[in-house]
Amino acid sequence: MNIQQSEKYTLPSGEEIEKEVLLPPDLTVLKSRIKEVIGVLSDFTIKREEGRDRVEYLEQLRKDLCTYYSYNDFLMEAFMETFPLGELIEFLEANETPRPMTIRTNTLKTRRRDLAQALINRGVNLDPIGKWSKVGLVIYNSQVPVGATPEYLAGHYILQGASSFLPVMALAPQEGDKVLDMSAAPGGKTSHIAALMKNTGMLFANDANPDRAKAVVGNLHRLGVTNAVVMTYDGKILPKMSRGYNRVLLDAPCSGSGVISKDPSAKTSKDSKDIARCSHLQKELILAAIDCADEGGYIVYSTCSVLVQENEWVVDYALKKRHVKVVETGLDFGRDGFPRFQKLVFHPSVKLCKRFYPHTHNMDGFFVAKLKKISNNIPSAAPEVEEEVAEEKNSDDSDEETVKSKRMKRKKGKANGSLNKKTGPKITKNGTDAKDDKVNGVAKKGSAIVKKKMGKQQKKVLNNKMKGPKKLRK
Ligand SMILES: C[S@@+](CC[C@H](N)C(=O)[O-])C[C@H]1O[C@@H](n2cnc3c(N)ncnc32)[C@H](O)[C@@H]1O
Repeated sequence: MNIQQSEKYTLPSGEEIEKEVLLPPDLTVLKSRIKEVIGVLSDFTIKREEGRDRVEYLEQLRKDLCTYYSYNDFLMEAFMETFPLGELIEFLEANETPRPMTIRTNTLKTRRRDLAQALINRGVNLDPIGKWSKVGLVIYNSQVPVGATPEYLAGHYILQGASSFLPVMALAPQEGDKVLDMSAAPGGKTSHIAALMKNTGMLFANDANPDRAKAVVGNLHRLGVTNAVVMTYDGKILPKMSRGYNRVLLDAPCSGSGVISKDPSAKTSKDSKDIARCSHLQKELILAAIDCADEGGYIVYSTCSVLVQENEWVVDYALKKRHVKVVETGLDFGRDGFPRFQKLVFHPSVKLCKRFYPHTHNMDGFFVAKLKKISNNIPSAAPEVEEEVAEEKNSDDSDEETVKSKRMKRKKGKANGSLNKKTGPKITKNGTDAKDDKVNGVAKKGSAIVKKKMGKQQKKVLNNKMKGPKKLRK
């Protein structure tokens, strides 16, 4: 045993790898090499081969994991950055098996006990989903198709992944509330919200995709929801149409990196540009969601992605752009959000966000953040706010690395006396601010830096910001 533990592992030579590439992958060889390399990386000084560095082992591991589990390099690297190596394998393995089938009782029409009994009578083998939900049931097996029973057709339940319960539980809608579900299709969470509101108040279910919105209408009819209006607007323009919501749910469009067992195409179809595009849209939508909420209202932001760029980073961005704070989700399980990720440091309160994983919670990978809106005032921001958004928008022709490196350069620039950047997360090596050219964190209107750095549109935005929100100006 002692001899084995201290044995050094020899990485395959370039020649061996070249030969291997020509042959169909030998999964047994790959699996054992993955295990060996993780073993070396976990005790590197003792087990590494003389003259080899960590990067070489990591590179070999990434290649082997990509081949073994059929991922592209980008997504595998993103997961390797997100999870410690031991946990990474558990996550990848969990992505290979489907999550249990779960249903949510529609309390507008029945009680869980009655529903369970009716389904048991039809030959469905089920159990309550867990202590954390009073309405969920897990289906082990069934003699009848669960999506076509008379109870299903009568709207007594909806097929819904366990993780989809969580954002609505965090939102905690109350009877009589005015609630917005900003991206609602096909309406699983909308109908849950309606049930918690007991069909009172006003529920606005929006989705930018009119075809998908049809499914919302169908589901709401079947489930007997009568307090909802279905709309098909781009979420970004909603604040211009109606505000003052007590609660807003933004179950954002995302990369789906948490639901790979359901849609394995994400393993190879996503690249850095897709993630940058998602992150950009999510940032725009989260600001719109906050703007729609009333002062003192709540906003829940959720994704079925495990990537920081679509989660903590988006929340951190919202904290800098609007007067909101992160509050407890009220969910008593799940992992804490990441206040730090690689070189990035987010607002410490992002720790209150919750992460859910297939390998630890046996549900789809999910992220839930709950924000409380403090005031309608929009914090003044440095012109680089717009610059960053523009950068990410233009990331079609520059990959994420370029965006990151631009950000790093700006941070370095900061140390040389350029503008203080208010939007991106802090990067651990901090520079000093050019305070002389700023008023309340905003560069003085006529300052040379502003003139040099801003385009026409940015100047207009800044001028308006300096004047205050339109309403106040009037
Ligand atoms: C994760 S799905 C929502 C799932 C839904 N909340 C549920 O529980 O059934 C994201 C939705 O966002 C919609 N979407 C994408 N871009 C949007 C935008 N700009 N405004 C509003 N909805 C958008 C998509 O059509 C998609 O239906």
